[in-house]
Parts: sequence; structure tokens; C-alpha cells
Amino acid sequence: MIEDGPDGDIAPLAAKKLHAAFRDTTVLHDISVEIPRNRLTVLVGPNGSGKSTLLSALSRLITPTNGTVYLDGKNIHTHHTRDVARKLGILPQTPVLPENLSVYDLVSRGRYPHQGLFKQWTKADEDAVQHALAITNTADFAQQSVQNLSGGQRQRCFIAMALAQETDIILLDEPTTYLDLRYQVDVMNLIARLCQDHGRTIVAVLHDLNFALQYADHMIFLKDGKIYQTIDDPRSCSVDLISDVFATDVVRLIEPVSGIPVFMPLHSKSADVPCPSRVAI
Ligand SMILES: Nc1ncnc2c1ncn2[C@@H]1O[C@H](COP(=O)(O)OP(=O)(O)OP(=O)(O)O)[C@@H](O)[C@H]1O
Repeated sequence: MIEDGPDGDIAPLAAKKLHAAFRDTTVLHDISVEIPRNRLTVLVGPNGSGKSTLLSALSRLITPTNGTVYLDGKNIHTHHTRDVARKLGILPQTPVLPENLSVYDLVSRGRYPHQGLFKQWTKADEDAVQHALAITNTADFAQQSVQNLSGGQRQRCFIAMALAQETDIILLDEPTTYLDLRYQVDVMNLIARLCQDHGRTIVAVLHDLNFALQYADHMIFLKDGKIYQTIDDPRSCSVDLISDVFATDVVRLIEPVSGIPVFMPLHSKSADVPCPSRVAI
């Protein structure tokens, strides 16, 4: 059991001195994090830095070689499987999809952890599915096959399935990958609403740094399997932080409406023009 935080609240999900390995290779080193309740936490870092592995460890999909993950203050490996599934849902990077599955049937799968021995379908199950379809704006195509939908619509259906599970904590691995700008905004607005209006605690891996900065309440930067830095205010994100984490020279601009920084990679097309590094505007 971990101790209460300074305000008496235990983080719904936390890790202490976590190490994880695949065969003999350690890919997470000494990770300690506390995921804040009802907030969007975003994991950011270069390819191979350990973001998906950390998400898997936080959801008990993999067992750490050392250290502990705490769900509601208790070692996650001591919870019953059904108990974990009622508290925490995870949407992996590339969910496997059976052929000809309707949206309704996909979303209904979120109810598995709530069903009894004889898998009776209750009013609570139906209400949860209808609610999830409504929040994600997917009710109109509930009877269509998931395979026939656009990438953005499909992604919203997967989020609906995670919502139907009615867990307080939702872990999302790259929920906006393959989506065009409009669908990325759609999905990010939905995720933000789930935290702000529906009391969910969400941890998402995002590759788009600027989306992450615009939406995150809490950011964890990973590099080489270690936590490089965590920040609560995206405005504090500096050129040095981004340049160091991604090993790329960047320019920092300010988005005028939110005042949140936007980072662009710096490159020179001509070898004769020196490329200024680490520029903040
Ligand atoms: N199943 C696995 N077996 C062996 N090694 C793995 C496995 N999964 C991940 N790794 C290794 O662990 C390291 C971290 O991978 P991980 O997928 O967590 O990184 P990531 O930050 O999510 O990367 P990306 O941004 O490319 O998705 C990488 O070196 C990767 O090769």
C-alpha cells in the first residue's frame, strides 16, 4: 500500500521504481510516476523510448522485473483480474478486430468484466453501451460493420468500447494515429471531455507533440526507458527540453489563443546556410 499524497488523495494509478525487460534487455529503468485523478496525462518521447511498455506495465499486461504498480494504492498484481478490468481499461496501439463485427457488438464487448457467470445482458449493460455510443457520437452507425467505417469513426468506436467498460481509468496507446487533422481534433476533444465532464483519469501515448501540449494536464517525457522530465504546465515546456528529448533542433512559437507553445523542427535546406539551433521566439 502506498501512502496518501499531501492532499490526502491517493493517486488512482502509480508506479514506484519500476523496471521492465524483454528477455535480457531492460527497457524501463527506475520509473516512478503518479497519475493525477480526472486529468489527461500524456506520455511523450522518441520511438523506442518505452511509452507503450510503460502503458503495458501500468495496465498489468506485462509484469515488471522490479518495482511496483499501484492501482488505488494497492499493488496491481494483488487485485483480482475482474477487479482490475472494472477499474482500468486499455486501448492498445493496434486493436485486433474480428470480421463483420458491428459497432454495437464491439462496444458491447466493453461489458464483459461486468457480466456474471451466465453472461446475462442487463439493463445496466444496455444503458452503459447506449451512453458510450452517445458520448462518442457513434450511435448513428451502431448497426454498421466497424470495418466499413473511416479511421476516425473506427477510433471513436474503440474509445466507446473502452467507455462502456465504465472504468475510472482509461489508457490509450496512440489514439490519433492515422487520423487526419479534423478527426485528431475530434478524438482529442472527446478525450478532454471525458476527463473534464465525466471524471475519467486518462493516460495517452501521443506522437504529435503539439497536440499533446494543447490538451495535456500532465506530461511525462520519456527517453531511453527513463523519465526525462514531467511537467504540469505545458507553457513551461522549453526548447532545451524538446531538443534534448528528441535530439532535434526546434523552434518554439506561441499559439496566440491558448498561449501554449508550439514546436517546429528546424532544418536548413542549404548546406551553406547555417542552421540556428535551439531558437525560442
Ligand atoms: N514484445 C517485445 N519484445 C522485445 N522487445 C520489445 C517488445 N516490445 C517492445 N520492445 C522493445 O522495448 C523498447 C521500448 O519499446 P516501446 O514500444 O515501449 O517504445 P515506444 O516509446 O512506445 O515506441 P514507439 O514510439 O515507436 O511506439 C524498444 O527497444 C522495443 O524494441
